[in-house]
Amino acid sequence: MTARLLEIEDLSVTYRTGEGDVPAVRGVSLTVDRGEIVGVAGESGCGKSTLASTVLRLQPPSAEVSGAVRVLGDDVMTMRWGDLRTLRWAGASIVFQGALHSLNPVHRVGRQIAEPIELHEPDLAEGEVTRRVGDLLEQVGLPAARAAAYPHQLSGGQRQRVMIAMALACKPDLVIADEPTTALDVMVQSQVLDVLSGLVAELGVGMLFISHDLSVLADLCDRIAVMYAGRVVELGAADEVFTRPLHPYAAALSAAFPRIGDPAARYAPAGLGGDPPDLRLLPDGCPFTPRCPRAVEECSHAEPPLATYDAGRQAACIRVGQA
Ligand SMILES: Nc1ncnc2c1ncn2[C@@H]1O[C@H](COP(=O)(O)OP(=O)(O)OP(=O)(O)O)[C@@H](O)[C@H]1O
Repeated sequence: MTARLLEIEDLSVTYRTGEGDVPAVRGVSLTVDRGEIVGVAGESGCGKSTLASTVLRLQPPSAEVSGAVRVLGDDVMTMRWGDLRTLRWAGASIVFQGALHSLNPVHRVGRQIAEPIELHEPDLAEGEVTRRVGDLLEQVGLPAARAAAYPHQLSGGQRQRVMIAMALACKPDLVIADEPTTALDVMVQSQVLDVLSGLVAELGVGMLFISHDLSVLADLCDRIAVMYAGRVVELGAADEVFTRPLHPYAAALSAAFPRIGDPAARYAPAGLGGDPPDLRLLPDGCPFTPRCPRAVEECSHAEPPLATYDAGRQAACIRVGQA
């Protein structure tokens, strides 16, 4: 079995729009190994969803892509359509935010979980498919009998569990989760996160987990990449990034979000005014400069590269290590 499930190498994704080019992802490199959960953090608009969808070549046609994405060693960008179809679900699958909108309201949830199984394993007997659906529901902590329910008969947390069961239906090696718990209340969110981390340990899959909430990632992940304006600005072991952030943006995210269970959870980075920059008008220097509490004049000269520090930690900031 290959240990390296996902390898993203110098990936850039630019949306061509009537109002100009939007460089949503800029030179991102990231890996996920078997049994590993890698988190991607950042505010809205930092490029997290674009990264997630491009990994399975689900980006819209207006997006121009350069760089490489390899899943289980196969290059996703140059792969033939037939191979890509097999890869989606069976090699790697995605759990999106907002299960209510992703599930079809007129079909029972068991039917919806069965669909990808039947598509990828057409020779499987009907009884086998039903058994697999029941097993999947139990794996995510729901009784097998819930297969007969329609989406509106389930709570938000139960629907999100169904989405996870669907993502696991074809036994993928890699699961990409894009804000899968954001719409849920704090208690249910932590239950669903427990299910996800239990499954990674039990099934030995790898996971790329996207969230704006660094505290969620700190609890769940082995490593965290923090994105700002389309780039990874910090990468390292999850607890290190959360408790001892190097980049001022990672520090603001980490101070903003109390750990799970704290009812005072807020959703704005601490001490930061303003918003992420308009990607069509990126400055020459570090794009975080206008919001950065540690910025000096030199920061606006050039965008700093991602440099490596102790214990393999990486950060893109000239102020790291300076008083
Ligand atoms: N189809 C598209 N066409 C043009 N621009 C887009 C498109 N999709 C996203 N963008 C832009 O790309 C940038 C990155 O968006 P993306 O959704 O990847 O960020 P995000 O960090 O996932 O934010 P969110 O959490 O809000 O989804 C944003 O500026 C967004 O407006």
